[in-house]
Amino acid sequence: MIVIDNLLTLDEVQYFRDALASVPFQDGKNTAMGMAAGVKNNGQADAQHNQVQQLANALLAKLGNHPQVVSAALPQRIFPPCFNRYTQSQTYGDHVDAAIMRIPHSPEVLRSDMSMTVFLTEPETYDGGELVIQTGFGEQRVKCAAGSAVLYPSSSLHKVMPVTRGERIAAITWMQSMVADPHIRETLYQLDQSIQSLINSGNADRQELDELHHVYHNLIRHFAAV
Ligand SMILES: O=C(O)CCC(=O)C(=O)O
Ligand SMILES: [Fe+2]
Repeated sequence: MIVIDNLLTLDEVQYFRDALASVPFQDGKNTAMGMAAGVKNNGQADAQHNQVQQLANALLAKLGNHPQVVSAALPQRIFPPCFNRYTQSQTYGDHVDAAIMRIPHSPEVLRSDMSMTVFLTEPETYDGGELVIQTGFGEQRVKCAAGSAVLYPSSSLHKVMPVTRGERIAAITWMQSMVADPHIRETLYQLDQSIQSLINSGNADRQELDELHHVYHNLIRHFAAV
């Protein structure tokens, strides 16, 4: 599970929230697949609406260009983000996201390897609404600052706690990774992050850095299915 701080600036968050205030929302059950429909109680911005599609595309472009997202997910395909809203005790009970998703308006399908929530409301403006993810090390509860995001394995059971005050607005998406194996993907992420912090430390030896880059790219070449 990876938290990405300040994926969006506060101005961008404000822009998304203002735009979402004037688009139609529908019952989230409409888009829940299989078992998930029984436990899903939220609102979802109408994905057919022109302005919602523009917002989704703007966020999609941002995600595809974000170095930490790219490093952690190695995305091959990203589902156009959906925007959801929880108010007045709305909740999404325990579920696992569908493994295969049809990409709207495209012949392509996507295997969900990583799920992402981008928080669009400040945590102090609502109670509840934590995203609770089951991991091998127990339950992780996340409630990020507006503009920050969490990336977690789509294979994990997760839920959104009831919102008991205010409203929680978020963008959610799924990514198919070029590296299907979560352990290898995580190790590649660690290697890349170590290389980045060496670069940022300013005292890395140029030749050693080149060698590490060489290793990283050859591992990607070996493991990435494109
Ligand atoms: O809103 C969230 O943080 C996650 C929602 C979710 O799990 C889903 O829509 O599949
Ligand atoms: Fe989910």
